[in-house]
Amino acid sequence: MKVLLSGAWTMIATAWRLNPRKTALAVVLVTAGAVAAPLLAAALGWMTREVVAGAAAPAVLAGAGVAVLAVLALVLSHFAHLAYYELAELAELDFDERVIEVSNGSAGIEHHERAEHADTWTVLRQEGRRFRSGLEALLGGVGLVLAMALTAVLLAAQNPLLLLLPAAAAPPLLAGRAAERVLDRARTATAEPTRTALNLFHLATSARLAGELRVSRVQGELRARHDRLWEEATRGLWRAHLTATVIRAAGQVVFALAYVAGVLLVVRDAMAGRRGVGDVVLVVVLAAQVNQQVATAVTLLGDLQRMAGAYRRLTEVAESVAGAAPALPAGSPPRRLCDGIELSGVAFTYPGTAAPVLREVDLHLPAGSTVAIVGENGAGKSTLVKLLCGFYRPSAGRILVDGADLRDVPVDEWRARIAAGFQDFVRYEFPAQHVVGLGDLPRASSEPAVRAALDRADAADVLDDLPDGLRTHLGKSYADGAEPSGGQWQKLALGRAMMREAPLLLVLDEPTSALDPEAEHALFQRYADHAKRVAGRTGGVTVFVSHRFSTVRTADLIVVVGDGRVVEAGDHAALIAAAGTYAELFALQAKAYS
Ligand SMILES: Nc1ncnc2c1ncn2[C@@H]1O[C@H](COP(=O)(O)OP(=O)(O)OP(=O)(O)O)[C@@H](O)[C@H]1O
Repeated sequence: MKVLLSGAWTMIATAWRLNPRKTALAVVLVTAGAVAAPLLAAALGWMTREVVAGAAAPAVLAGAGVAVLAVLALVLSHFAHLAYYELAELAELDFDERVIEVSNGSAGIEHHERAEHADTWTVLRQEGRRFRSGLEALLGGVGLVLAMALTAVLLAAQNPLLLLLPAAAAPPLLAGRAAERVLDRARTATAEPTRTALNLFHLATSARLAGELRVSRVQGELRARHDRLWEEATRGLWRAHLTATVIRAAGQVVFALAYVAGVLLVVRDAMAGRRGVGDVVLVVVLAAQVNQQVATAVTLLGDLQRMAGAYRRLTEVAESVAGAAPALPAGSPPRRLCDGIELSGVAFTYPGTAAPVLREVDLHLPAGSTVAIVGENGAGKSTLVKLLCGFYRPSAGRILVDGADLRDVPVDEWRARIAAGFQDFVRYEFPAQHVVGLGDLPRASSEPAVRAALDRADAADVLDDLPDGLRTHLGKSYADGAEPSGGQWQKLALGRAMMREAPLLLVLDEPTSALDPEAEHALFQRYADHAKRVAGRTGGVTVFVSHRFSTVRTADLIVVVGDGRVVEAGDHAALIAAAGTYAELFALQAKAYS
C-alpha cells in the first residue's frame, strides 16, 4: 500500500511539475466524466418516475438531463485523454531522464557491472514505456473514487443494505493487487532469460555481426537458443498469468453474488409496493455501474501498481548508487606530475565476488613515461586500468598521485585530468566533428582542436573518406549518414581520446585492436613523441594495454601482469636480459612474425 501511495504521489507530483495547467484540466475532465455516470443513473430513475406518474413537463426535463449526462459521460473521457496524452509523453521523457541520471549517477561503474542489478535495469528499461497507462490509471482512479462515493450515496438513499454492494468491491480489489504481485514476481524471475533472449535477438539481427554469424553458421543455433529462452520466460509468465486470472476471478465472483443479492432486494421492495419502477431502474443501472467501476478499478490498480513498482525500483537503484558514492574529498589533483603515479600494496576484488583479481601490486609509473601493460587474457590488465581511472577503489593498498592518495581527490576532478581510449569504445552517431570533439566537451565544436587531436591519433586520413569532412554525419541513424569501417571508427575514438592535450594520465586499453600492427606502431610512435613533448609541461603518464610486442617494446616501462600480480617490470632491454616471461612471450611473437 505504501509503495502504491508513494508511486501514485510521485506520478501526480511529476505531472504537476511538468504542466500544472494540463494536470488540473485532466483531473477536472476525468472527474466530471466519471461522476456523470452515476448522475445519469439518478436522472434515468427520475425520468422513469415522471413518465410512470404521467407528468409530461418534468419527464421532458429529466429526459434532457439524461441526454446531457449521457453525452458528458461518453465524451469527456476523450477530451481528458487529449490532456493527459501530452502529460504522459512528458512524464515518460522525465522517467527516461531519471533512469539515465541514475545510470550515470555514480562516479564508478559498479552498479552496471553487478549481476544483482541487471534484472532491475532490464525491468526499468521496459517499464518506462508504460508510464502512460500508469498516469491514465491514476487520473482514472481519482475519478473512479468520486464516482464510487456518489454511487454509494445514491444506493444508501435507496436502502442502506445496498451499501454492501460497494463494500463487496473490496475482495476483487484485493484479489487484483495479489494477482499483480504474482505477475511482478514472475516478471523479475523471468528477467534473466528475457534479457539473454533480447541479447541473442540483437546478435542475430545486427548488421555488424551478420558476417561472422554466417561464416560460423550459428544462425540456427542462436535462433534455437533464443526460442528456448523465450519459451522459458513465457512459460514462467504464463503460469503467473494463470494464477493471477484465478485470483482475480475469485474476487469477481464475490462481487457478482453481492450484485445479484442487491438487485433482488430492490425488486422485492418494489413487489411489496415500497418502491416504484424508477427506483428499480436507478438501482439496476447503479449496480451495473458498480460492477463496471470495480472491473475498471482492478485494471487501474494493476497499472498503478506496476508503475509504482517501477518507481520503487528506480528509487532503490538510485539510493544504492548514491550510497555507493563516497563523500566528496576536498583535495584536487596536482597541476603537473613531478614524481608520477605510485601503486602501493594494491589489491582488488570485484564487489559481489570472492576471489581477488589483483594482489599486492606495487608499481611506480614515473612522471612523463610511457608504460605498457602486458599479460595473458584475464590477468587483470583492464582491472588495473579501471582502478587508475577511478571506476573502482582498491580493496586494499593505495594509489598515490605525486604522493597524494587518489581517494582524497574528487573523482570528477581526476577524470577532468585524464584521457582514455578503450577497446569497447562508443560509436556516437553524430557529425564527425562531435564524434571526436566530445573527448573534451568545452572544445567539442573547435575544428582546429579536433584536427590536432586526429593528427595526434594518426587518424586524419579517416576524413579523406568522409564526403563532407568533419561535418559528415556518421552511422546509420541518419539516412545520409556515412558508415566508417571498424578500424576507422576506432581511429576516430582514438582521436577523441587525444582531445585533451595535456592529461596527467592517458590510458589506452587495447584501443588499437582493429588497426593493423604497422598502423598501431606508427600511432604509438607519433603519440609517444607528442607525450614526450608535453611531459615536460605536465609530467603526464601514458599507460597502454596491448598484446602487440612491436609496440610494447617502445615503452619506457613494461609491466607484465600474471594472475593478478606484477610478475616483471622494466624496459625492453632489461626484461629481455632477465630472460623471464616477457622475453619468452616476445620471442614467441617475433617468431610468429618472422
Ligand atoms: N565486472 C567484473 N565482475 C567480476 N569479475 C570481473 C569483472 N571484470 C573482470 N572480472 C574478472 O577479473 C579478471 C581480470 O579481468 P581483466 O578484464 O582485468 O583481464 P585482462 O587482463 O584485461 O584480460 P584481457 O586481456 O582478456 O582483456 C578476470 O578473471 C575476469 O573474469
